[in-house]
Amino acid sequence: MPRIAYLGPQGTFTEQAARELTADFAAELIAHDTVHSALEAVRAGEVEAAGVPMENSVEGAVPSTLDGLVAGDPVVAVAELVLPIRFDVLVRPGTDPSEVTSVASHPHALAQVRGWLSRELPRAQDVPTASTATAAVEVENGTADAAVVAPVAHRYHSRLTRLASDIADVDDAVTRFLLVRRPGHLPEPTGADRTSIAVVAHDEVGALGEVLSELSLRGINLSRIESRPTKDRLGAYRFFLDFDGHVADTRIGDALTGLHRRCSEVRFLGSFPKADSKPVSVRASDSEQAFRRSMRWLSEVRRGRTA
Ligand SMILES: O=C(O)C(=O)C[C@]1(C(=O)O)C=C[C@@H](O)C=C1
Repeated sequence: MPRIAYLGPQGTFTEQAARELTADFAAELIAHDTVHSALEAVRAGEVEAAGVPMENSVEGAVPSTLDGLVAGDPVVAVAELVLPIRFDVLVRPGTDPSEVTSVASHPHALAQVRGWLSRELPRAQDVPTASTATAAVEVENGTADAAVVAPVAHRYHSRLTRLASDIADVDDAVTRFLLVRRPGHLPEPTGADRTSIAVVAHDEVGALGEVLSELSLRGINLSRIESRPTKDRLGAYRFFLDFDGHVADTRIGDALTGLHRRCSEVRFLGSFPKADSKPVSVRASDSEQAFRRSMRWLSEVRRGRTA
């Protein structure tokens, strides 16, 4: 049975995502304390894949995932899932809300209930934890008074009681999760795919503009751009790009070879079906047929058969 690592312990949103992402086959889910450790288990071959949080509609990208994807041997995403996000708040039995002076959770979770916390637990200081479920453990251990958790967490921490249920400052908040593996297996193109890459542009005028032009010239829709320090020196950044299409599509392949020529580093981070399954629209001049026709024309020209 394939082993699948996830950001744990049990009761995280990522655990739910990992279950749904592996729903088609029997899998053994293995909790890891950090995203870094889950991705290292993939790289080391200890597990087949890892479920990791990627970005939240309120708080943005998960920096530990961006950094983990490019730190070490290549790994690629093979599937994505979007989950609605609402929280419960757990406390030790008998806790009076007015006595809560510390509230633990993943920084993304705390950010998504900031308004609720300032209204309901105004004295509480943040205690950032590696995941929402770790926060519940901290409350059990007495190192924090309250934990902002996924609603399923209570199942694993039934000694705690719910101070609040189903809270969220933004009603329709969602988080996107990825299933990440070692390279070697590319999902088939479906016509509704996303490709993810990370690039380091040369340090010269207009370099980022040229990176984006490689996509726009070929009618490729960019859905996300994010930067993270390369960690080599101040001012050096790596750009994480998501765009519509599959690496098997000619326009995507063409853009990637352009980027490979222009950038000091290009990491392919996967092509996989989009969670929304919305077919990618491609203008006629960038269709597979248009690329094939133009390649045929070029080879005729090169053979001296056409002017
Ligand atoms: O801590 C968890 O439960 C997670 O799965 C991580 C995470 C995140 O990284 O954003 C996932 C979804 C929520 O937005 C809050 C926390």
